[in-house]
Amino acid sequence: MTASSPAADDGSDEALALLRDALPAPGPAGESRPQGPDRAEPAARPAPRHRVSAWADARNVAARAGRAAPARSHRVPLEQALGEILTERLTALTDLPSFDTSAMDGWAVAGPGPWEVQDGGVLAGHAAPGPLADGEAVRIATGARIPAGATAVIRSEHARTDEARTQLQADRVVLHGQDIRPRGQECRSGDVLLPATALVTPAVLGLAAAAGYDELATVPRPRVEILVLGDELLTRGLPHDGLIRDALGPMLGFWLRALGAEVIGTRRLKDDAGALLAAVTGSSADLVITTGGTAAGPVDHVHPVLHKAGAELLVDGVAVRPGHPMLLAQIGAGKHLVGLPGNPLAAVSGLLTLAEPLLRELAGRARAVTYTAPLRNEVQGHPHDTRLVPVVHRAEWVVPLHYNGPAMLRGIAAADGLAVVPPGGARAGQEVEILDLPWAQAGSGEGCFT
Ligand SMILES: Nc1nc2c(c(=O)[nH]1)N[C@H]1C(S)=C(S)[C@@H](COP(=O)(O)OP(=O)(O)OC[C@H]3O[C@@H](n4cnc5c(N)ncnc54)[C@H](O)[C@@H]3O)O[C@H]1N2
Ligand code: MOO
Repeated sequence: MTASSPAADDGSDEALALLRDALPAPGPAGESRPQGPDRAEPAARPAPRHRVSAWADARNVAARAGRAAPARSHRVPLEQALGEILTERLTALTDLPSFDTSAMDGWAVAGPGPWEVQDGGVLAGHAAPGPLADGEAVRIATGARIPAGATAVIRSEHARTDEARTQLQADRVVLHGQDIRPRGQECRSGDVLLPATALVTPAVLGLAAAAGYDELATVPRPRVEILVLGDELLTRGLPHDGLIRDALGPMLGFWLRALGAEVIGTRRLKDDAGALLAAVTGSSADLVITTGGTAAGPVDHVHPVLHKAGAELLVDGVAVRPGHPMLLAQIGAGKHLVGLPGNPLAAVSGLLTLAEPLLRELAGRARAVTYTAPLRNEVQGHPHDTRLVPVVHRAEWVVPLHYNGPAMLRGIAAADGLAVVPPGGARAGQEVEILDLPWAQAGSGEGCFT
C-alpha cells in the first residue's frame, strides 16, 4: 500500500483506516491478511477435498440454479406485493383520469365571459354536477367532475365576482380547455402501464391502485430458513467462558429480506449432526441457509449431513477471501442450501457470492447494474483468490476499510459496499467492481473504524 494516506483532504479521513495487509501488523488487524498457499499455514491442514470454483463462476452457478427452478406466480393484495416482481403486465383497468376533472380550485365556465354565477358548487367525489349553458359559471374544486357544457376552469385567483356575487369576470384571457384534465389524459383502459418483470416499488403500488387494482400477480419471495449452528453461541449478554455472541442470527434475516427473501424462521442448533440432518431434510423452505460448520473441524457437520441427505454439491468452496469454505447444494426439487462459513465476514461474503444470485433469480429480479470505482489506496491481493474488501465511497473514490478480517464485522458495518479485488491485488487508482450493500447510499458510512 502507499506509505502515507494521500487523502487527508476531508474531515473523515482520520476515521478511515487503510488496509495494512503488507505490514506485519500484530493484533486483530493482522487477521485481514490473506491466507493462501504462499503463507504459512497450520501443518495439520488437510489437503483440499475438491476443486474450488472461481468467484465469478460460483456466482454464475448460483444464478443458474435459481433460473432452473420452476417459474412461480401468486396473486396478493397490493400491500403484500411490495418488493416483488410483476408476472403480468400492468394494464390499466380504467381511463385515467376516469372523468374530465378540474385541475384547480376556481370556476368552471361555459363560453366567453362574463358569466352568471350559478348556485352551489362542485366538489371532488360528489354526484354529477348539472350542465352549464354558455355564459354560466359554477364554483369547482380540484379533482371535481367538470359539468357538461363547461369549456374551461379559471383559478380562483384569476377571476372576481361583483359585490352581489352574481357576475364573474376573468382577470386574463381564458383559453379553451384550460385547467381541465380530460378523461384518459394519462391512459386509456387497456393501455400497458408497466411490463411484467417490473419491480413493485411504492410508486408502482400507487399507480396500480389508481388504475383500479386490488391485487397484483407477482413472483413470490423465495422462502428462506436460517439455521445458525454452534455450541459456542449466546443470544444475550456478554461473552464468557469461551462462549461468544451469535452475530449472524441478528443480521442475516434482515439482510436476506433486503435481498428479496421471505424469512420463515431462524433456528439455532447445537453442533449435532442428527439435529442438522433433521432440520435440513424437514425444512419447507426454498432455500436453507446454514452458518458455521462448513470446514473440516471435528464438529463441522455440514458436508457429512449433505452427503447423508443425498444432496448434490453445486459449489463446494470458492476462491474468495474471506469465505472460501462456502458451499451451495441442491437438497431437493427446486430446493437449495447455502452453507455460509461461521466467521461473520466470511458469512457475508457467502451471502453475496452465493445467496444473492440464487435469490435474485428465484425472485425474478434483474441483476443489479455492475459498476466499477477507482480505489483510493492500493489493496494487497491474495495470490490466487478474489478478495472482497469493505469500502466506503468518498468523492469519486472508494476507500478500503480496516478491520476486514474474516471474523470481523467492524469494517462491513461502516461500509457502503465490498470491493472485488482480483487475485494479485489492485493498485491505487485501479478500477474495481463494487458490490453495493442493499441499504448503502454513496457518501454515507461515517463511523469509527480506525
Ligand atoms: N484446518 C482448517 N481450518 C479452517 C479452514 C481451513 O481451510 N482449514 N478454514 C478457515 C476458514 S477460512 C473459515 S471461514 C472457517 C469456516 O469455519 P466453519 O464454517 O466450519 O465455521 P465454524 O468453525 O463453525 O466457525 C468459525 C468461526 O466463526 C465463529 N462463529 C460461528 N458462528 C458464528 C456466529 N453465528 N456468530 C459469530 N461467530 C460465529 C466460530 O465461533 C468460529 O470462531 O474455518 C477456518 N478453519
Ligand atoms: O477466510 Mo475464511 O474463508 O475466514 O472466511
